[in-house]
Amino acid sequence: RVRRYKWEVKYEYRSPDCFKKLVITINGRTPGPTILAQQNDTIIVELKNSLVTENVAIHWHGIRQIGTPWFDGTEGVTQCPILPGETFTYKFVVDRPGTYLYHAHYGMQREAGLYGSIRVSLPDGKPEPFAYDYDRSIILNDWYHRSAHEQSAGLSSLDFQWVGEPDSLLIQGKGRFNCSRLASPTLDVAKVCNTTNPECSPYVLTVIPGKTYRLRVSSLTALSALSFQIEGHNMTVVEADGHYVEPFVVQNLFIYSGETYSVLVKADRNPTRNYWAATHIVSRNSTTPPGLAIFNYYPNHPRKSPPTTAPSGPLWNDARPRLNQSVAIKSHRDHVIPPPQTSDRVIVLLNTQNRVNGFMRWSLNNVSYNLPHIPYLIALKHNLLHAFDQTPPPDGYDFKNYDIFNVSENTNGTTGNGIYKLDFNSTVDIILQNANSMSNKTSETHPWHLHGHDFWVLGYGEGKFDIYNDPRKYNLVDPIMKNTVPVHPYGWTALRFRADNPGAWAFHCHIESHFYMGMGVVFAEGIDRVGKLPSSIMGCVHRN
Ligand SMILES: O=C1O[C@H]([C@@H](O)CO)C(O)=C1O
Repeated sequence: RVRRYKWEVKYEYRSPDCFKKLVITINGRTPGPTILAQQNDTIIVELKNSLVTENVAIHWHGIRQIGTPWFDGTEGVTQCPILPGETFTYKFVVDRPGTYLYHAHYGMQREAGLYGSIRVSLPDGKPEPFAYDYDRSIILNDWYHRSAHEQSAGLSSLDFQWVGEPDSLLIQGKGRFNCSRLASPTLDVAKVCNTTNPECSPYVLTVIPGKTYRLRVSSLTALSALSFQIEGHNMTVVEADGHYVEPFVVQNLFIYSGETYSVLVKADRNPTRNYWAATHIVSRNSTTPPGLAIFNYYPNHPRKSPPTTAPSGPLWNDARPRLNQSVAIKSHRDHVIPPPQTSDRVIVLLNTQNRVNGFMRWSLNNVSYNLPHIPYLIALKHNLLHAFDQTPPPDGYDFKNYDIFNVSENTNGTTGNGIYKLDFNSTVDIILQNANSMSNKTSETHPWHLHGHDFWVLGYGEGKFDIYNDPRKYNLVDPIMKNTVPVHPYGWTALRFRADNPGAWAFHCHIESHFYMGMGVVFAEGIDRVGKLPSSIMGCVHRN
């Protein structure tokens, strides 16, 4: 089946957390419309860019784009940006069931509100390995009052301005900022911030007592790692990034930007009241208040506040339960896709913060990434050698001497736009090695997202990855496959994937500001197998 969508993307004033600002909407909405499809459907999105002075591109997060690498929506990698006034048509197949996302992949537009859900169901009559009565989706996000332009200008100036902690957390596009914090003699606060605005009334998830809900929870935060809980209710994790999980029960679900989960929740508590659903920031010492939604037991009034105070979140700096959850995620026993037992190539990526010519950057193996002007897919296919640096970036770092536990003695790095060329169909291991940032005693959590593939998550470890001994501890039996995975503070994460999807694919930290500051790489494989590129992606390239 073909599913057609007509979208208009534009700036509009909205008050998702009661504070009025310009946001990017799709057909007037943020989050945008949910794409509902069945496995093997073709999705056609005709997108009109009405941003007036701004380009755009949309990435279909978790969709592998097999045979259509040019519709991955990654500006600078797979396409030229869509110009203001232009209409661009994305057309691709959703070949696997599961929970996916879409969002802007140009500059820092994602955090202006340009995002939404993709839900791909099984063909009629095909059962899932778990039972539920109803299916619901929510996206968690963090929210800033400053514009993405202001933030990106601050990040890329010599006088570095960090984006800081978010102003609020949103659950399915709704949050609550304490407007009284804006009190100022020169500002008419009520004009910009109004807590009685229905736009920022809490999101309500209504449940029927006794029923079981499949709740699809995703995160598209710009910065924050989150925990998510429903007061008094356990959640059974059953899906992650489109793959069935061997079920396990949590009270707090830790979720990183770019991840999607399905959890089963049974409405089996005292039905005469409502409950809080809450999301809290972890991994950063944040002052941002929790995001709250109402878990509403029918027929209680959906706006009736729960009688309790909202639950507090887990300790922000306790990485142990987060690592434990990561390790607990295994492939469902009846849906294991066994990984290749060996790999052809190992690439170790040391995650560090660096200075490059005085600018604050994030780097892999001390190389900070810059997007080229000519997208790689076009440059590779048309052999435009001048388009990017032909020297590949390093496969590792100075394992012997680099101290991951302290600020580096030499924080200087370089920038580059070289790529990793992978042999078609080869098996590649990626070791993400975390380290201390440029702040004392600080190592952040970075969610890494791979385009065009799912990878097996072979293992996590603390400290420095030992290339001789740690691979022996890999889970080669039932590892989960995902497209986004965290690397925990001072730890490492090991992934394996098959380079079997012809195209050029970004692999990057999903923190908006970190990718903007260079925290990503690009892989390319099987370019000779890529079909003829559609001319619609080539607007920024002049060829003779
Ligand atoms: O990129 C970042 O910059 C700040 C800090 O390191 C400097 O202000 C921070 O927390 C980041 O994640």
